[in-house]
Amino acid sequence: MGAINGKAYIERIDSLDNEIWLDGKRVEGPISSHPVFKGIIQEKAALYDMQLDPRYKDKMTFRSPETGEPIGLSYMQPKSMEDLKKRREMMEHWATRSFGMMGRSPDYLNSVLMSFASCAGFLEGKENSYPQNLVAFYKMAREKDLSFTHTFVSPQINRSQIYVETSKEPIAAKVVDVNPDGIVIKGARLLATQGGLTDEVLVFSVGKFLFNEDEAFAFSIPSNTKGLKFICRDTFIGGASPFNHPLSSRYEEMDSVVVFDNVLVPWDRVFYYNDGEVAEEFIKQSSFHAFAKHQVVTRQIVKTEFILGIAQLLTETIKVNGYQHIQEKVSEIIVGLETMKALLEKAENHASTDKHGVMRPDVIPLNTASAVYPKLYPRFTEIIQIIGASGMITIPTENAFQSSIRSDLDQYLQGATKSAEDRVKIFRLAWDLTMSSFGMRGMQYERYFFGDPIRIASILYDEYPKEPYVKAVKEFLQLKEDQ
Ligand SMILES: Cc1cc2nc3c(=O)[nH]c(=O)nc-3n(C[C@H](O)[C@H](O)[C@H](O)COP(=O)(O)OP(=O)(O)OC[C@H]3O[C@@H](n4cnc5c(N)ncnc54)[C@H](O)[C@@H]3O)c2cc1C
Repeated sequence: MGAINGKAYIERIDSLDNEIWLDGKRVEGPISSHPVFKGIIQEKAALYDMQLDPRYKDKMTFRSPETGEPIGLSYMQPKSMEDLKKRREMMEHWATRSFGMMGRSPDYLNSVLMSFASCAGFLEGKENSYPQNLVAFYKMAREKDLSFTHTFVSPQINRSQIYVETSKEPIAAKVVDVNPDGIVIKGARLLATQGGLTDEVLVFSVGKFLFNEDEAFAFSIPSNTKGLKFICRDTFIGGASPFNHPLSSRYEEMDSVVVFDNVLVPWDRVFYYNDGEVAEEFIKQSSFHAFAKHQVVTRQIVKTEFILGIAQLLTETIKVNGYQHIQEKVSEIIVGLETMKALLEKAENHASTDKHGVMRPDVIPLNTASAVYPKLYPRFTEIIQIIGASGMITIPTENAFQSSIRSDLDQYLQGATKSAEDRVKIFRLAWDLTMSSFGMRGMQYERYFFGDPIRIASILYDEYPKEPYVKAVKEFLQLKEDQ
């Protein structure tokens, strides 16, 4: 089959009939025509269309090692610097199409699955581990161009260090039965962005599993597997009009709680289970962090470019760009952008072939970017709000511009360099990015989607080679050895 186009993606998602719950009701009928999901599904379809568009095909696909068919480049296991660069350029094309607004463009989880499969050797010989299933599944997903969501955290019930779940019925998803057909999972996982809007759900476990090894597993199952439910939050789409809601009408991805109601995961889909050490070490030692963050940072750079464009356009529209403090604030966005670009470049320049023969980006600059962006993003939001001031509030709707008060709007809402209609368009975009419920969710997303930034910073702390610097200070002071 090979790389799919948008039509094939939509047909596949519609035919799955996934169990999605929204506002207390099960979503019925083709999901691609549902007002809450159609915007994001169309935007995703546009990404898939690029794969087979003659203008992009060579940049978005590579030849299947098995069939020779063009397949999605985000599935490629890079063996050289050139491959790595090709992967990044492909991710840039997709991110640019959605201005970095789509957290779950397919390359994110395709890259994760690719990284897992490329390190399947780690699972070799380990109890309850099935590296051959992981590799076979990766190849099947690659050839069919499957799309994924993922879920890796247990529900937010009690995060204290000593919490051990004691409820009679499982809360956190766990293995409740192992039988000849597979493992049975009951309980829930915290969240899946685009849950129900993808072919598959990739489920894995992060953290420590001292008292709860039955929560340590990795598998992938079709989104329409019996007993799998996606419980959506309220929609953040303000309305269908791109004038009124330029971002939410297109890029509202939806987040859902994932419920496993005695879900059978067939053996050929189990990668490992009931082994806390394997789960913890696999995530640490595989190239998961390196390749997932290579995609994430690439997307965040494109998003930051979009933010910079919006900030500068605001300043020009109301002619505040001459003020030093405004320039300083826009420069903060530039500094953030250039920092992220430098970190990405370093990660690529310092890439090396790992023991599985894959060209792995240097994870330290990527972990640095993941620690810094959750701080940069809320500040970018604040900067846009400060530059826009009341302009973020005086944003009448498309209907207002088509009504009898149009002449008032044209007169009183014009900008120094723009007509009233264009000025309001610009400010509505800035508002949807930073103040609407969609914008606020975007900020929370950039803070948390990859995990808790505090614990991400701890990973950086743990893994950073600090010793040479300590040694230099000790030598300078001529200190005696530690006792
Ligand atoms: C918009 C959005 C989309 C998301 N999409 C997905 C998705 O698609 N798939 C998925 O699996 N997950 C997703 N997530 C969830 C994400 O993985 C979690 O938000 C993240 O791992 C943090 O977990 P938590 O939200 O339960 O916060 P908690 O772990 O409950 O943390 C709450 C607060 O307590 C602090 N805290 C808690 N425990 C500790 C500790 N041990 N040490 C120090 N501080 C601690 C944290 O720093 C934080 O300030 C998404 C999150 C958001 C906001």
